[in-house]
Amino acid sequence: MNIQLIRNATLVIDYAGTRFLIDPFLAEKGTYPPFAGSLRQDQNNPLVDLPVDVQQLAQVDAVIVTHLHLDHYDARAAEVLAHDIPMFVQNETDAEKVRQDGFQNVTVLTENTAFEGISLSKTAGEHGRGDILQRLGQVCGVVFQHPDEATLYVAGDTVWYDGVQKALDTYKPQVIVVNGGDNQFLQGGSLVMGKEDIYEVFQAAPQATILSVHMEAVNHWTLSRDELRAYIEEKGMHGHVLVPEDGESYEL
Ligand SMILES: O=c1ccn([C@@H]2O[C@H](COP(=O)(O)O)[C@@H](O)[C@H]2O)c(=O)[nH]1
Repeated sequence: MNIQLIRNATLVIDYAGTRFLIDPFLAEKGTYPPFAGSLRQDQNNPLVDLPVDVQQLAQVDAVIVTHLHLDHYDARAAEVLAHDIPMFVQNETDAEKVRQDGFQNVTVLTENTAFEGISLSKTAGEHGRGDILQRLGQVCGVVFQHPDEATLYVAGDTVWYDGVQKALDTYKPQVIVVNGGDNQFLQGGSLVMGKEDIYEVFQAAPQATILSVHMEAVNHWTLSRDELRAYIEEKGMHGHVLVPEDGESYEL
């Protein structure tokens, strides 16, 4: 497989001969106001440019949208992507919304979805802890499986909790993508994984290669790539946890 971080949680994944675009957040740098009630109220989102031409990102076989927060699916994505492209979403509510944007080939992921011979299994996620969970809403992850490939788990916008442990126990992925920017509002704690969550993933799946994405691209991030890299050294995770720059890709 080849995994390219585009920006934020947007990935291009070549898996068993099929090219997937994950969580398309395709606006130009600075298009949207900052998320209210969080750091960097002087900086518009996205904080950085796409590292590739947006038209190139439309050249995929399928799109997976883990949830409909703006920084995972935006108006620019709805404009740029072909409306007949196969699109996978977490539930019927999200399916209805993307259909209203014009997408005609929308499938709700289950634990047994198949596409081009690839098994796609929806996994659970928790977009924060405690009271804030209600506000942030439902999210999912997805596990990719194929006889010719290592198993890949894209965890989505989730913190470490027993649902992630369950996904690791069930699917035993060799490659794991976590959203690791420790995004937060001023109150309510982590919305996605921070460095301690990533350490939990590493301890639960010590043989896996873990990629941390969703970093430094939206105003409410609190964990920088440099801080995570230092923590990786400190905790002996070197070589196990990768921290890609935007545009960087890995053959795994
Ligand atoms: O009250 C709310 C509820 C949701 N949001 C959205 O939260 C996400 C946070 O970003 P993540 O990448 O999911 O961590 C963001 O897209 C907002 O649209 C909010 O801001 N306020």
